[in-house]
Amino acid sequence: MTDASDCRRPLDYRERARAALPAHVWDYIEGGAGDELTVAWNSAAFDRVSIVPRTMVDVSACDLSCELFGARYATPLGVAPMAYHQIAHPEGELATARGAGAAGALCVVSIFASARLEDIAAARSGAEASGPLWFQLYWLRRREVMLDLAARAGAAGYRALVVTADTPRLGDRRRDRHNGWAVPAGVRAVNLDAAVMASAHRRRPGASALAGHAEEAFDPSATWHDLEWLVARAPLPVLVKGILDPADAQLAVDHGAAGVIVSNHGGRQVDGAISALRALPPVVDAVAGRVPVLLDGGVRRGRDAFVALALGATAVLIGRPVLWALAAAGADGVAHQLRLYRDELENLLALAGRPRVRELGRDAVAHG
Ligand SMILES: Cc1cc2nc3c(=O)[nH]c(=O)nc-3n(C[C@H](O)[C@H](O)[C@H](O)COP(=O)(O)O)c2cc1C
Ligand SMILES: CCCCC(=O)C(=O)O
Repeated sequence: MTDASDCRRPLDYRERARAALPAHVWDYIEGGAGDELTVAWNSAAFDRVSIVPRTMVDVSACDLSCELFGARYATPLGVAPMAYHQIAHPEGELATARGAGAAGALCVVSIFASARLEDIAAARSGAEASGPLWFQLYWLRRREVMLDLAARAGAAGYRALVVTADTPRLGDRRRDRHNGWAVPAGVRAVNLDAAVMASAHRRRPGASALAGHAEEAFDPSATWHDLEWLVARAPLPVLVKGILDPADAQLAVDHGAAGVIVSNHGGRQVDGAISALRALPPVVDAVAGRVPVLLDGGVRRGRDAFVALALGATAVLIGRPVLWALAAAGADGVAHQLRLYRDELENLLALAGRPRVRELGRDAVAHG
């Protein structure tokens, strides 16, 4: 464990986490598909965009709030859905939810969470911890399980569902194959049937047990009609995660999506896929304000969030850096990490003479 105050910027948590975690867990979290080209491109894309500051603007108060589905969210920052937080810290998602809540940030809970979704909601609604929770689904062959989880999430106070569209099968995670990665026996996706999850724990040399599990459990035949099916039965708005092509954004909205998340799964699916940031503006244009557009992938500084918001994202999600902070310092680390992002974003809004997140536009950035 680490003293969170030693970390001055989000990236500082990276080495703390690496030191705290077994190598095969680190590789699962940090790795991507293939040669990890897209992992690198996701964050590099932000470095190619400049900020254009305005001057002589009253920045005595900055407003970081954004609006999603008729509600005001305190910050445009959130935690991306990630499986099995207990591999990073024994308190797992309960700690993540408490930390995100303390920072006023949205938390998207994975279908493979290692805590019951109801318990995560309860951890979140403690005295200090509040703020929105969303729940993420994969396209399972057993559709009735998706509906059951959607109903449970609605009953537990989650505010939206996210259905991940970029995983008809798992990307080729070479580090996991090399390590013969399997989910450790003590860490369970407790919202799903233990019998269904058994294959995720079955170690085989030279293979990823998760890839085998995905092949067994995920439905590779899902299309836009299935989205209509889900939207018609879900008690909550449904966002589609994993959109990179503007035509797909259009189709998602046409088939009932309440929002889209521009994402290449943190470079873990298609190696060489377009970076999330580069994909964002055409998607924003195609959606034309009909639904919110979010982004994840490579957001490593408050500045990166500023750039994505300026290019049309309503909010941004943060993946690996949250798990780094969780591994290094539990709930306090997650809260601190999200505050580092928030404070950097707030400072930049003031310095760049653009005090309101909701008014950030493309004029705030330049390419190159
Ligand atoms: C360890 C790990 C587990 C993940 N599990 C899921 C998941 O269960 N569902 C999902 O939709 N995306 C999952 N993702 C993808 C993230 O939601 C997100 O798209 C990605 O991590 C964002 O990129 P970043 O890590 O560069 O911030 C996972 C990513 C990581 C690193
Ligand atoms: C079987 C899916 C595992 C979680 C995931 O999406 C990931 O590792 O990227």
